[in-house]
Amino acid sequence: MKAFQDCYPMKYAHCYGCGRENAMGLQLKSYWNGVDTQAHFTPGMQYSGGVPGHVYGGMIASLLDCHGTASAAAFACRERGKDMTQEANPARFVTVSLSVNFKRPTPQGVELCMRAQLLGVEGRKVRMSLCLLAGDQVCATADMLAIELLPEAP
Ligand SMILES: CCCCCCCC(=O)SCCNC(=O)CCNC(=O)[C@H](O)C(C)(C)COP(=O)(O)OP(=O)(O)OC[C@H]1O[C@@H](n2cnc3c(N)ncnc32)[C@H](O)[C@@H]1OP(=O)(O)O
Repeated sequence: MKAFQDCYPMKYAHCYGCGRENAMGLQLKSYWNGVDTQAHFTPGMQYSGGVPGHVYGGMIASLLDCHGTASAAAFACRERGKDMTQEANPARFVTVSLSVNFKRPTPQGVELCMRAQLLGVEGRKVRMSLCLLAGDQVCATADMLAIELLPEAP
């Protein structure tokens, strides 16, 4: 299965969180999970928060952010009757609003799962509900609005 991020046009494939062209980045990969989407990632121990053993909040927001923008592109493509992973030049979305609710400490040393659910597509705008899980524990949830970049965007 091809990851959504592996379909990004080259010029948009340098994101620290999910760009395949960023060798120093996290290279997050997102996929379909039925009608929703998901990604998995195990942050290294250097991404600790104030207390060793807990992931810091910025990393949690990054994982949700990058999974969200990739999911926005996939959801928008699907709404238009297309499969993003089959598109030569799929739309690229950026985050304009991300509201994270940290529900409990996120443990280090375990694989985390990010999920996105589509709330609605309105023109270039995609609204989603996201969550981050460690095992079956929901550690964070988020509401996100992503906007499709125009073809002439830099
Ligand atoms: C370049 C690829 C990098 C991919 C990285 C992916 C992960 C990320 O971290 S993204 C980085 C963080 N996000 C950003 O930097 C985004 C910064 N913002 C921008 O670049 C621009 O505002 C952009 C491209 C989103 C929209 O600009 P533009 O194409 O001129 O559209 P614009 O006409 O202003 O707005 C389009 C619609 O979005 C809405 N909108 C724009 N910004 C916002 C906002 N901040 N909040 C809510 N709505 C907004 C507008 O109201 C408008 O709605 P409507 O169509 O109903 O009138």
